[in-house]
Amino acid sequence: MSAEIINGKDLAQEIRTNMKAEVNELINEGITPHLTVVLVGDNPASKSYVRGKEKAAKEVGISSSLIELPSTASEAELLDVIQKLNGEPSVHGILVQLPLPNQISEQKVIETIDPSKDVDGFHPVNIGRMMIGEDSFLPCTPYGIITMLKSRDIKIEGKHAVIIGRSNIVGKPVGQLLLNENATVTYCHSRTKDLKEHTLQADILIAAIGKADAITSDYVKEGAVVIDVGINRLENGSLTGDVDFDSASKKASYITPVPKGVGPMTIAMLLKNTVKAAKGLAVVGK
Ligand SMILES: Nc1nc2c(c(=O)[nH]1)N[C@@H](CN(C=O)c1ccc(C(=O)N[C@@H](CCC(=O)O)C(=O)O)cc1)CN2
Repeated sequence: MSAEIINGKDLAQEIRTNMKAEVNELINEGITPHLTVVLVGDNPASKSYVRGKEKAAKEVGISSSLIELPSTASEAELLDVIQKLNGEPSVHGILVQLPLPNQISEQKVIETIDPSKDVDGFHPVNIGRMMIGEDSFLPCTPYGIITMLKSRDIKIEGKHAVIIGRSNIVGKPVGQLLLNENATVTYCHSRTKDLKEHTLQADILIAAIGKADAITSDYVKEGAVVIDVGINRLENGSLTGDVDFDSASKKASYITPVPKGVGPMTIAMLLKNTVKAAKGLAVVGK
């Protein structure tokens, strides 16, 4: 079998194109959706992702602003910035780019963002609502993955989804979203014994471990849908996922590439969440 590629770059472009009319309608009603991104430090990858977010927002008509703090900024300084943004009515969405410098607690920062402006979907209120199947902002990468599966009418209900990785921003929430869609979900992680024993049972395999090309065809069941969340920069400067694309695509039915897979979908879903925030459809605050 040679897998069909789910191109996230093309799908994200389609989503942005379709969003323009919705954003225009809001603007005509006097509401210009506004996203404020906070960037702490000068991590080149983070800077590039933030630029990507600003560019994508502009393309669909969402206005955005960037607040930059030095890598030496204290937690108190950052929390103060967030509190001011929480109280600013013209700001609909607040996003603090991760990772943060060591002196700042990511969790404290996430919990300081007003849940109704938490367009990353990381606040415990949004995570909790997602868990019980209530309307909420969904974390962008997991939301992007579900959107990719649905774009190809890939059946989730009754399927066995195996997640490799248990981060708060990808692994755990994507498992929960798949469970909400009636999949049977297995989480694997660094302490899992005999990883292959689990992955070989997966109808849907999600790799989010941060190890370049670790998941070869040996880990993939014939006909499985393989979603690669990894973004690993090799020494030669090229980008690769957690999945060994060439070998895995010989067994998979569908596969996502890196680049042009899940990454661009993360940004498209951020725009969707920002529009939702501007419409005031978000969960009510703390
Ligand atoms: N506050 C947040 N921080 C981080 C998140 C997040 O969702 N919210 N996710 C990641 C980084 N990220 C978005 O912020 C992100 C990563 C990658 C891409 C992307 O489109 N990648 C391209 C390749 C780009 C390249 O060449 O480097 C691709 O996969 O095709 C978008 C967003 C961590 N931080």
